[in-house]
Amino acid sequence: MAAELSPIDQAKFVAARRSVDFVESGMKLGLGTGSTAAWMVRCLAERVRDDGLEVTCVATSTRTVDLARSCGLKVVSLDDVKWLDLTIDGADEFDQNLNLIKGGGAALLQEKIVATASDRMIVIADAAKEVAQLGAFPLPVEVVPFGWQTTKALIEETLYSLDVLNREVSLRMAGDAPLRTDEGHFLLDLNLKRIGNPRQLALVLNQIPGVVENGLFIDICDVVVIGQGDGRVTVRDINSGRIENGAVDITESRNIFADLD
Ligand SMILES: O=C(CO)[C@H](O)[C@H](O)COP(=O)(O)O
Repeated sequence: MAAELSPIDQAKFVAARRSVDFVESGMKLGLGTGSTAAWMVRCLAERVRDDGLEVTCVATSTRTVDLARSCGLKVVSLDDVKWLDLTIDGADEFDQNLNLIKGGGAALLQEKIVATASDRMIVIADAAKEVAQLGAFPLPVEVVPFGWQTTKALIEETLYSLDVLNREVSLRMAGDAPLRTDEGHFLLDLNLKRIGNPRQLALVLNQIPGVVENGLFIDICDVVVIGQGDGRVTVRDINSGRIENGAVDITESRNIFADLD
């Protein structure tokens, strides 16, 4: 089964596998959402089974709650534990300062709450997610359904006042209906092409009535684990400046792939 993973999935898998080496017994963990985070949940469950780790998890979406529980992990609510030692999550883009765009999987609100409640956040990603400037990936903004078209117009006006050239805003759909997040909100995707000042944009967007949260994660991520399709992994720590290169042998995780069969 391992040999059948596409290079992109292999890259996601090895980043996920390397990230769970940071987990220690007794930790309270935040579990992200998305395909890379799903590999991480499976790798974490493998470590819990094989190494006897005891961890308590808080998930960032109903999808991740379901996956984590089906893998045998203990999942509680954030209010049960209040603070976390570590969150591991994917991202849609990251820059050299480890600022992120998140929310492609529609879970940015819980993801930001959980990451902010954590002593440390590790992002796991395939190498294609690294960008010189954020913004090629449309920026998700979670909004209240009430008056969403007015909120959209206010966002467009704000982008205009910030001299943002590309400011196409679209409502994310799920089939014929607007997609609903786990909290019942809508998502607007801002196709900006490039974001000159992500810190400013993140602050300004959250001032608009109707905006619940935006997908810019500024100064939240501490470490990025970048996977390559050939198994190579780079760990970059923004606080220490440390960069470590290594590799993950995917064949050592045969059980994970066997479970998927
Ligand atoms: O932010 C997210 C979900 O809201 C995901 O972490 C992000 O979309 C990356 O997903 P994937 O690992 O599937 O590429």
